[in-house]
Amino acid sequence: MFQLASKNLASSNILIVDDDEISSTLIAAILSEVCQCFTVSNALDALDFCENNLPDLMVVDVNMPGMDGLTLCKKIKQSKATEDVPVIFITSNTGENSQNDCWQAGCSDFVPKPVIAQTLIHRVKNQLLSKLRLDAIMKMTFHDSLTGLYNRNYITQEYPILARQLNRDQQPLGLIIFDVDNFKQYNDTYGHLQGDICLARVADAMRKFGRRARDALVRFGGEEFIALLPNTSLTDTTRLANQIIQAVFNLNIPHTTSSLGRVTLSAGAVSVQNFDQYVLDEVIEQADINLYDAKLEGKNQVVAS
Ligand SMILES: Nc1nc2c(ncn2[C@@H]2O[C@H](COP(=O)(O)OP(=O)(O)OP(=O)(O)O)[C@@H](O)[C@H]2O)c(=O)[nH]1
Repeated sequence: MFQLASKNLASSNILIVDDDEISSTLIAAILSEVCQCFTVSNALDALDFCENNLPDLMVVDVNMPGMDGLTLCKKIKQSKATEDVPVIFITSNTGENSQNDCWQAGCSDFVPKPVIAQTLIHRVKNQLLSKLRLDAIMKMTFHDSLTGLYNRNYITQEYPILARQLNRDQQPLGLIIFDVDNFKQYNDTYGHLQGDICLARVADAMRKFGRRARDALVRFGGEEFIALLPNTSLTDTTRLANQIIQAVFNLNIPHTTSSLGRVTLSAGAVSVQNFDQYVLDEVIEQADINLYDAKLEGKNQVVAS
């Protein structure tokens, strides 16, 4: 996905996982004064929930039929998509061994049964606030403040992990580098502030196209963007590049000093498979050569190889 949202405490989502309906209703009633609560009655439904709607925190009953809370917590911590979601256990076993099992499973905290409302509220609040602060730091570190897209730090960190994974799975990586055409003239004509607004609008149009969870759109430099597309062939990468170019063309942002009369993009696309041979700079360099050809051939188009 091409975007990450920011939240406050009241708009945070927590997922309560408990097979006892009375207990989960009670916990939801207590916590609804802090944040938004969702409930499921078993671990498999919790994992399903996380696939579609990542919670900011989970409150999990330890003893449940089928997959128990400890196993669920371990699975949450093993998955890259969910590893940062704090888990608070609700447990009636507070002996030393049971407490140790909770920590070993990867929980952030636990609350003994019977639940004391104020204790639960404060523990959830503490964990949620830490999570929101972490999210904010991650956002600043890995996102561009003008467009909200990922920044260069993100691609530098993500690429080696992605390359290793794709290499293992024998899957290709599509990469497109986009550049706004005649942007120096745009700034010269409309001013730098209007230039910034233009870049934000272009980014908004582009971000609608990242459909898969690991697709990433990066503001790589001033008026340059990179789309990182795991498991994507050259045909599909080229198709996406064309769709994004068309979407920006359709914005119809006036650019009187450009030959097309509006703001347009050029792009260079590649799809690479054998990652042993490539480091990120080399893949980008290849896409950049194609971008250069797209500019030479008249702009507002993609060249792919
Ligand atoms: N407003 C604004 N302008 C920026 C930003 N980052 C880079 N630019 C400008 O983008 C322009 C890029 O110009 P060039 O690299 O010459 O390219 P171009 O004019 O787009 O020409 P072609 O690439 O051939 O289409 C420069 O004038 C930069 O100052 C930004 O964050 N905001």
